[in-house]
Order: sequence, then structure tokens, then C-alpha cells
Amino acid sequence: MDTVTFCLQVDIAISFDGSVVIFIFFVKLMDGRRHSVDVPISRALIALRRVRSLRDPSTNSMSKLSTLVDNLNWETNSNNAITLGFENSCHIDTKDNNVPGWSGSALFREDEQHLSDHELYYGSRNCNSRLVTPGIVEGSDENKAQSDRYCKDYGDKNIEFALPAPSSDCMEGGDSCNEPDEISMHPEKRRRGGSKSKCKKSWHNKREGLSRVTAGDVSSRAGSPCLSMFDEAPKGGARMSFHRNEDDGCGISSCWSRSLKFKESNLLPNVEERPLLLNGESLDCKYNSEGVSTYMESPKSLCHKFVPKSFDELVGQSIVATSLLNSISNRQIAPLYLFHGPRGTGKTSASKIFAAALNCLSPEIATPCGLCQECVLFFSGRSRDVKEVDSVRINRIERCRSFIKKARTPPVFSRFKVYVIDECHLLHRETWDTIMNNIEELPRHVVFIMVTPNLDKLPRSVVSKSQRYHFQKVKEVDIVSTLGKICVLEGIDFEQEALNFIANKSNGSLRDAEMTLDQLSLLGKKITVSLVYEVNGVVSDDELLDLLHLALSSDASNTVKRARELMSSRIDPLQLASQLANLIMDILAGKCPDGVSEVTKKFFGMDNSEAEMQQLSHALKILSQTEKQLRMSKNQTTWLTAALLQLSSGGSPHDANDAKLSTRHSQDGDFQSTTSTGESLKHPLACTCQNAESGKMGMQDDKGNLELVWKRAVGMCTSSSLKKFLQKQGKLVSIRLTQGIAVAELVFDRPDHVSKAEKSWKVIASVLQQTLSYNVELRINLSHNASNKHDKFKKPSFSLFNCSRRVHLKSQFSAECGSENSGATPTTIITSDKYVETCSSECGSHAAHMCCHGKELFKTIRNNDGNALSTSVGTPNGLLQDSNAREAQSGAYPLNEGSNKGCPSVAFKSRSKTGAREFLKLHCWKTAMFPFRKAWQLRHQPVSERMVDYTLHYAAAN
Ligand SMILES: Nc1ncnc2c1ncn2[C@@H]1O[C@H](COP(=O)(O)OP(=O)(O)OP(=O)(O)O)[C@@H](O)[C@H]1O
Ligand SMILES: [Zn+2]
Repeated sequence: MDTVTFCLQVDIAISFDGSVVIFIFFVKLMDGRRHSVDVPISRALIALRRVRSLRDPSTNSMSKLSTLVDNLNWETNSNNAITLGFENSCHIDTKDNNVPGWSGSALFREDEQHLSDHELYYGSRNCNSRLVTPGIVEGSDENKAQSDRYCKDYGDKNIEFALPAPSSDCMEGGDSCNEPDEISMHPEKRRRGGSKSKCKKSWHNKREGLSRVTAGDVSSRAGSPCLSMFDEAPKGGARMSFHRNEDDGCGISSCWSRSLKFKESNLLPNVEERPLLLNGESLDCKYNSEGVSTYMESPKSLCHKFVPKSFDELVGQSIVATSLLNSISNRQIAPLYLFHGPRGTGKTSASKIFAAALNCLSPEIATPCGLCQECVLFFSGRSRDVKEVDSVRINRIERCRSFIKKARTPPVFSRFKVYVIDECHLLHRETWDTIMNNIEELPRHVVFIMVTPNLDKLPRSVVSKSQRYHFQKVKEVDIVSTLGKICVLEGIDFEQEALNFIANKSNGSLRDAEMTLDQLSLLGKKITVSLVYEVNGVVSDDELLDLLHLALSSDASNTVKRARELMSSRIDPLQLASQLANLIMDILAGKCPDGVSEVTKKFFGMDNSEAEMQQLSHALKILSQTEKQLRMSKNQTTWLTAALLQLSSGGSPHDANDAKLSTRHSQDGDFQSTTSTGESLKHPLACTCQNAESGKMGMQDDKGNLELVWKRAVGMCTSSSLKKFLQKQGKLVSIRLTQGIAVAELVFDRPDHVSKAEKSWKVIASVLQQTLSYNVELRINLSHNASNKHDKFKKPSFSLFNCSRRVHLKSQFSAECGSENSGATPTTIITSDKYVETCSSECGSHAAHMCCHGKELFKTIRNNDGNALSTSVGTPNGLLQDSNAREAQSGAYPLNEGSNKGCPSVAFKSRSKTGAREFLKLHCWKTAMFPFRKAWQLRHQPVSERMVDYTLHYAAAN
């Protein structure tokens, strides 16, 4: 009689609602070969019965689940399957035969009476496990109340039915390979109680030899996500274990804090169509009461949704990606990695990808595959061996020690225990010390990935001992193409220009770009450039250029108007300053932004002269200083406006009618090229405006520069005696820029030298003007040392004063000054504030302000705004006669204030652009006594309290 041999094949599965199904098949043996491995059903039952041993994670009590298991209801159905149901409404049901596998955690819900919510680890496409559709077994009413209690008690707890994985000890030669059929409450416990058999196969081997699931492993392998894992796993290791998503108290969160939480059911009917790595959606699937998947928790943002999950998806970091991949394939894994670089460039994402890749079981190089169990565990935020560490929490020393202690224990499932410490610059010195002291001794399976945007804040020893990977800013072109892809995938209508603009403004941060896009997409409109401007509170490049042009043209009134207009409604002052600075940098780099008008494109021509470039770089400096000030200021609009008015001070006045910058060239053509001490030497004034915080423009004297300037200026003197005198006795001690004028301070050691120099002040001012290409205001002072010697002459009540003379480079008209004596130094005003008298007479549209003292007559011409336009001493003849400038003479206003003749408003307005504002603080000072009448530096007075300004037409100075 033929004997037909059968064996039992048992498959076990868990359904959508958390019910457990056991399928038992009778398999006929043919030709002495069996098609499946026979496993005694008792073994499977034992496995499930061991659920009793599960502890209540909150109370550590076993009782509740024991009762639960007691309520298991075994039934057979027409498919010869045995259905295991929980009595009560906890039932078992799988909806689709195509379910490739299972491993899930059941979540007991208060509002539902059955195991309503479970988690599923995706199975491999290659998985051959078989599942049949069982009938639904409804639980009886008798135990409803009891079941309710469980549902309540475990409302927030996950019961995880985790598939066994090869013990990580296999790699480390640890103490256990998994004990068959063990059901443990926790991996740690499992390990402790596990078999001591050694399993030393290399991790690499685990990637190979996928084999079919057989009945021998039924209870665990059915639906294994990655079969290769189980080829090396101990047999039949069905495991059920609690998993608590709680912090273990040592600063290690048990899952990726930023990963999508795997909260909901994911027994997807067609997992192949939802590759894990495509986007975050696949993790957010929920099953409703009908078992139909709905997307419950959509990704929070585009950044979230398009978080890169493989090295391929990491944009613009190919060198880093290649290097990391090679280190994995060459198995050269360092204990400490340091990912650093600007924010939003993919460091954190890359650390996760690398962590996943380290443990990925795929034989493919392009890891992580996203499909193997390790990847699935990891990307669902449930890996127990890859953890994100809160850098702030482990700053407590005991926590740090506990963290290190835990790191020593072998991995639960994976090859490597990977700890990612984001924002690691927040770690304290002691924490670093603890980590670094232990890092050498830690087992090879421990890998730290430190992430920081700020390498400078890390201890040097850490930096030098780690494998550093720098994440560069993502290129604009890469950002644009990534945004484009996202728009296409998301069905967002967009203008290419808008994407270009977003990319341009995101400063190399893909995250910033994605966030902007996200925000714009929520408006539900086509993303256009104007929409981007509006939403982001930025102004277009054309508008910026317009403002910059006005500011550089010294068109004060329009600059103020335009700036106010923009800042009142459209843009934050800080943002405007930063945009302007960026624009200037673009101009300096010869980079023309897209979409600007033809006229404005002229700004970006390559033929900007050196002087124009200097003016721009000067403007850039002012803006950068202003930005610092703005951060501390409450009145940002005013300060930015004030700064804009200073932009023109870096060069010659700008011709408002010309789209190009029009700074005068230095007559000394080779001045910039012959200097040798760097950029600041190219133009001595370029470095004089460092001290904006103090409210002064300049006063940062570069000794070498000043000497050079003085040498050159003196060299231009035609009179050899003067040249000699100035060379020997004179010293240029400072140059500072203010309102487009270079205020040069000369000192002499003796009062008679001061007097002598003053007699030649026009020549000195002129040669300085030629050297600097700036309007020059000259101050001739006695040197500090010398003045100390003459302390006896000082009178505190009057102090000492500046004598300043100003030479205007380009103004049409200038005020004039001078004494009666042609060519002689005009007599300095010898009066104090209280003696100033106001004359109410009018000069056309200009009010004349007169002050008298002794023999001198001073007057200040003010326009209707109250701005002083010029000051005169005595008759205008002195200087004009002295200067031989007929042109200037024609513009000189007459002494007779009542007449309009010679006092054209245009002339004065032009004049006012460069210097009028300074005149607001015009004071007349009374000197102490002879011989200090003109040459003393007022040490304890603000330098801005200026003496009478003498102005000289540029031509006159020549
Ligand atoms: N190189 C990149 N490739 C692909 N996506 C990126 C890249 N850089 C940033 N992103 C996007 O920005 C998001 C945030 O990136 P990530 O957190 O990795 O940047 P980070 O450099 O770590 O920033 P931070 O220093 O602020 O932590 C990602 O989810 C992704 O959407
Ligand atoms: Zn993988």
C-alpha cells in the first residue's frame, strides 16, 4: 500500500485589524521530497501561547496580555486554514492575497474594540510566502467587556510583532544567534536569554542567497520583508515583542524624530506600486473601517515629502555620496563621521541615508535599497540600532555615560549601531571628552555621525579625529531643477523665472528653496515672479537697481523717497539691505540677474571702471556695517535710509542721467596699480570706513596707506620748497569719508609749521584731491604731542578747534572763502556759538545766515529746507582771486544777500548734494588765543562738530 506522506505547513499572518491568522496546510510529499518543511502545529501554538509572557510595557506586568491570549479563538475554515481570533470583536481578516508579508505592531485602541491598528513592514517583491483569505471570525459578546479593557489599557502601546532578524552578534561574534521560536518581550531580554551558539558569518554574506520561505519557519517567515535575512536567521523564530516608543532616558530617541512616524496601518495591497523611497506618502497610509487605505497623515511640507532617502536622491553632493558609498563597499567604516556645511544642504538627510546604507541588506551597491527589512525598519523610524541622539540631553554627564554604555551593547538586529547626533556643536566639552575618550574602545559596530553647520564650534581634537564630509551649498542650477521636478510631480503650475528667483534667493539651501515653493504652492495659483516677490517681501532686481542708482548718484531726495516707498509697505529694511548687498556683489562679479531690463543691464557690463568698482565695494561695506546696526536698532528704516545716502561717498558724485556709474578717475592713472599692499591700498579710502558702529565714518587709519597717499600728494606739489616742507614737517594722520568728502587731517609738530601749512592749504588740498579722487576737506592741526607741550595755552572754556578747508571736485558752484588778502589764508572765524547772529535777509530762495565777529563776516546760505549751502568769510574775492577760476567766480554769490544775482538755486542745490548736510552742524568757534587760532585739534569735542567749511572749486584748486 502506497503511503502518502503529508506534512503540515503553517503560515501565520496578521490582518488589518490586528487579528492573528494561522494557516495550516497539509503538504503532500512527493518523490521523497517535500515541498515544505513540516512543522508541528504545536510549535506555532506554543509560539502564540508565549504571548503570555509578554509584559505590559507600562506596568511590567504580564497579566493583561496573558488574558488576552487566553481569549484566542481557534477556528478552521474552508480553506483548511485555522483562524486564530481574539474572542470578542478582535477579528482576523486579510483582504488581499497579494499581501507580500507581514510583521506588524498592533495598537489597541480605546475607541475600537478590536486590534484596530497595526503596522506592517513592507515585504520584498520576491517574497514567496503564501497567504490565503480566511473568513472573518467575529468574537463572541461574552468577552467584549474584557476585550474593551485591553483596548483601553493598551490604547497607546504598540505591540510589535517583529520578525526575527539575524542577531547582530553574528557580526561581532557576539553571544547569540536567535533562539528558535522565542517570543520575547524585548530584544535585550531575548539576547540575554538567547542561545549561546555562535554565528560568525560575515554581514556581507547575509546579502546573498535569497531563498524561499519554507514552512519550517512559517511562523516567522511568512511575509518576511527580506528573505535573505531569514536564511541566516534561526529557524522558526516567531517573535512577538513589545515595543515602546519612549525615550529610554539617556537622550536617545528610539526613532527618527523627523521621520514620518509609522503610526498607521500599512498592509498595502500592492506594495510594489508604492516603493518606500519614492516619497513619504507610502508611510502614511491608514486603513479605514472598511480596510481601505486612506492617507491619513500627509507629509507636513514639501521638504518632508521629498526628503532624500538614497544617495541618488541627494542633490548636489555627489562627492560626499560617492565617498560614503565607497567606504561602505570597501568596508572601511570609521567610528566617527562629521558632516558639516551650510544649513539646508542635506547633511541630516545624508546622515540618515548613510546610517541606513550601513545596515542595508541589499546586494546592490546603490544602497540603501529601501526594501530590505533593515531599510524598512529604518525608514519607518523603528530601527533599534540606528538612533538619533538629542545633543542637548546627553550633555548631562550621567546621560552621556549611560549612552556610551548602551552603545557598547551589540546591535539588536543590524550590523551597525549608528548614532546620529545632529547639531553636535551643542555638545558640551565634557560630553565630547566622554565620547572621545571612549570612542577608540567602543566595538567596531558603533558608528557616530555628527552633524553640524558650524565646524568652528567643535573641539579641534574632534575635528581632527573624525572623517569629515563637507556639504557644499547646493548650486542654483540644481535647486532649480529639483524645484522643477517637484512642481511637475505635485502638479504645480509655475514660471521658470520664479523658480530661478527662488533658487537665487535661497543661498544654496535646498530646504529654503523647497520651503518657499511649499509656501507659494499653498496659494493655489501659478507661481510667478511677482507672486514670489510679494510673498517673500522682496523687491525685484529692477527696483533695487533703481534705488542703488539713485543712491550712488547722490540724489538724496529721490533716494529717500524711493527707499521709504519700498520699506513702508513692501520690504523689511534688513531684507532690503541684504538684497542690495547681494545685488552689488552680483554687479561686482559681473553677474547680471535674469529678467532685469535692458537699461539696468548696463550696470552689469564688464566695462565698469575701477573707480566705479571701488564705489560699489565701498557701498557694499557701508551696507554690511549697516546691517549690523540695523539688527540692534529699533528705527531701521531711518538708519537704512541714512546709510543709502552715504553710498555715494565712496567715489565721485554720480551722474544721475547716466545709467553707468560715473566716478571720476584719479588723475594719477597708475595710483591703484602701483600700490602693493592689497585692496585697501588700491584706494586708500576704501578701508577707512570700518567704524560705522561708533557713528563715525572712518578713523581707522592705515599707517602705510596714509604715508603712501601723503608721499604721492606731496610729490605733486610744484613748489619745491613747499614740497620739502611738507615732506619733512607734515604728516597725514587720517582720512575719513563723510558725505562724499574725504576729510584729511594733517598734523605738524610746531605751531609755526601749522601756520605755514595753512597758507598753502589750497595747494595741499588740491594735491590730495588729485591723489584721492575725492573732494577733500583739509584739517591742519598741531600734533597731539606738540599740543601737550603747549598746554599752558589751553583754555578749557573754548577748547581747540579744527580748521577745515574743503575742496570740491566736481560741483558746479562752490561757496567761497578767503580773507581780504589774495592768496593768504582766510582768517578763521573767531567766534563762539553764542556770538553767532542770525541775519534774516533773504537771498532769493536762500536764507542768508550771518554771523559777525570782530572784523570777519561770515555767512551761511541755506536753502528753503534749512540746509546750509555755503559759508562765506568776508568777501568772496579772496579765494577767487587766488584761484584763477573764472568758472567758479561766475557761480560765486555776491556778498549782497538781497540779490539773486550769482546765487542760482541750481548751483546751490548741486552743491548741497555733496556737502550741505554737514553744514547743519556748522559752528563758529572762538579760538583760545594766538597762536592756536586755526590749528588745534579739538580732542574732547566730537569731530563732527565742524568749523566753518571753506570750499574751493575743483578747477580753482588746480
Ligand atoms: N542635498 C539635498 N538633496 C536633496 N534634498 C535636500 C538636500 N538638501 C536639503 N534638502 C531638502 O531639505 C530638507 C532638509 O535637509 P537636511 O535636514 O538634510 O539639511 P541639513 O543640511 O541637515 O540642514 P540643517 O543643518 O539645518 O540641519 C530635506 O528634507 C530635503 O527635502
Ligand atoms: Zn536595504
